[in-house]
Amino acid sequence: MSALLELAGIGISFGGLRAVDDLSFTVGEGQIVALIGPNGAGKTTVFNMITGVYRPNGGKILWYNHDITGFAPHRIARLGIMRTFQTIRLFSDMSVFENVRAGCHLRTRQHWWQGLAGLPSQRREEAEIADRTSDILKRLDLETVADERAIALPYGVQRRVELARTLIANPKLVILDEPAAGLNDRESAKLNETIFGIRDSGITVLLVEHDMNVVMNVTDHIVVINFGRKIAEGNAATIRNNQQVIEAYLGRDDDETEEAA
Ligand SMILES: Nc1ncnc2c1ncn2[C@@H]1O[C@H](COP(=O)(O)OP(=O)(O)OP(=O)(O)O)[C@@H](O)[C@H]1O
Repeated sequence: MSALLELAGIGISFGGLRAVDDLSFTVGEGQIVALIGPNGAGKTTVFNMITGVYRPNGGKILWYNHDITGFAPHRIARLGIMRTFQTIRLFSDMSVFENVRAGCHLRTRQHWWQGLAGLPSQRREEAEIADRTSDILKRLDLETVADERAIALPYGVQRRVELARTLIANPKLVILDEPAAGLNDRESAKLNETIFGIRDSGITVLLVEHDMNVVMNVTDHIVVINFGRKIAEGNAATIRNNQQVIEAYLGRDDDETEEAA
């Protein structure tokens, strides 16, 4: 397994708060990796450093062994690192098909003047994009709602539309920010299949997720952070039985500990 993304001792401070400190982990090509931790542990901050929103003030971020620390967000996206968001950001007056097709803009080869001229190369590219859009809608089980207004659909479906819009840009790594948030049990079970499907199509997955059903059932590797520092990493079985992880999630009950002593 070769390393696609490597975080090597990254850290960042906000004022006096060390939000992430000396964090290292690797995401291998073709893996599904989860970054978990209690509220405020620093997970979103790690995402923001990987995607170029924040610049780490310590350590390095490597992509295929090349240093990409401090690259601007658009450069990171062009490398093939893309993310989804917890909050839905669909175009309100567009259909599902149009919303997903809009995700192609990052990878089109067109110049604006070719679009105006209506050149054959532009028509070919439009047809190619329409095919790709249909294909991704099929893969995410959105075919039947392709022509419906995206924001009129149930929440779980809207989240799949967002995912489709991210995947159509052909990322090498997709970063999913709490993909199960707000989903019902049936939708969350379907999400597991969707994540496996993404990986099977050749895209590596890094996710932040609180839903342990998703984390424990789909991931190859789990990294646990608390107060910005890594406290454990390993597969689901290792993490489930790790005492530090259990304490971080449940909170140590000092009264009980004293009584037991
Ligand atoms: N822009 C910022 N300015 C100041 N403090 C920040 C900023 N962003 C994050 N923090 C702080 O950094 C710490 C980590 O926050 P972060 O949002 O990364 O945690 P999280 O693990 O994603 O939490 P949650 O699971 O609740 O989303 C918190 O103490 C937070 O208040």
